[in-house]
Amino acid sequence: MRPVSHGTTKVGPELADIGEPEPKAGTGSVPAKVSVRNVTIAYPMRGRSKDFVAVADATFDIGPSEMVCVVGPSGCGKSTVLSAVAGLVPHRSGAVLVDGKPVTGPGSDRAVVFQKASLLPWITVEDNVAYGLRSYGVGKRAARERARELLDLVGLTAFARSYPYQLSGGMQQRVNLARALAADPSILLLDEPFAALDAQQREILQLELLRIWSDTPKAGLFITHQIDEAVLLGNRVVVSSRGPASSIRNAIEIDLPWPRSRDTRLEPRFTDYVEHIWELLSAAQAE
Ligand SMILES: Nc1ncnc2c1ncn2[C@@H]1O[C@H](COP(=O)(O)OP(=O)(O)OP(=O)(O)O)[C@@H](O)[C@H]1O
Repeated sequence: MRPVSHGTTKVGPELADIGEPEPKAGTGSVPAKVSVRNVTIAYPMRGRSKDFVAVADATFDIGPSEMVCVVGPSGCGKSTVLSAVAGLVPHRSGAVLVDGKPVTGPGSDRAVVFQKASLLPWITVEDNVAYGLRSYGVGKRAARERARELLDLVGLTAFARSYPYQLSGGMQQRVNLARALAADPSILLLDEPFAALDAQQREILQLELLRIWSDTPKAGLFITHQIDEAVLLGNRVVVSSRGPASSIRNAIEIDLPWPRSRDTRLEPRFTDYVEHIWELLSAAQAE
């Protein structure tokens, strides 16, 4: 996807020329679902008169069924930006818009998945997924039915009556994903959701996420430290500059075919993208 932000890069003419580009979010034909426009976010510092500027002048868009992955040096403000889109952290200037309206706080249109599953240990897997729906006023039976559908979607039907401690880390994170999808959000915000998993579980969940995305496309923001994960899952990969006062350094369209699968990793262009983003990240670290 072609971003409206500055710093857009192509991965060489041989990659840029492949395929007819799709309509781009935020460029007129497809309105952006999420717009982050010149956003600056600062945290107050105890005992100091000046705030700490974590993110400065960040700009990018996310289309209605587009996944944007963010990579960047540790502490550059990736989670801060995601929290601002979630409505959990206020921004000092600029605009965070969903469907063109300013974000003023959390909402059921946006679900967040964090690195740790944080399930309620004293209720079953099914009840964990139904819990959020019940809090939105959905009746017990309807919430249960929806929870079962979602557990089916993430391949955990057989574990509906299990308790979280009886599941592996990867399975717990699948429950977490099902829980996030329960309210049928149009935007999914994923903050290093697979970082705590081993390599095999991570890959299984990446493929699961691709499958879920093709069944029920959404706007997604995915924070990761893994470049290959970003290239596999993203329509676009945004590279942040080093903090403090970090901004968007580059935005790279990932012009690999959909649907993506394990085989996507075998494409020579996949490796080219990974290499290119690696170089950009190295440059960002060195700045
Ligand atoms: N609540 C807070 N109060 C003060 N400073 C904060 C707060 N949250 C984050 N920061 C600071 O803001 C900067 C950005 O943090 P953030 O967690 O967004 O970075 P990140 O890129 O997600 O990091 P990592 O890749 O290590 O997870 C860091 O310097 C961090 O110390």
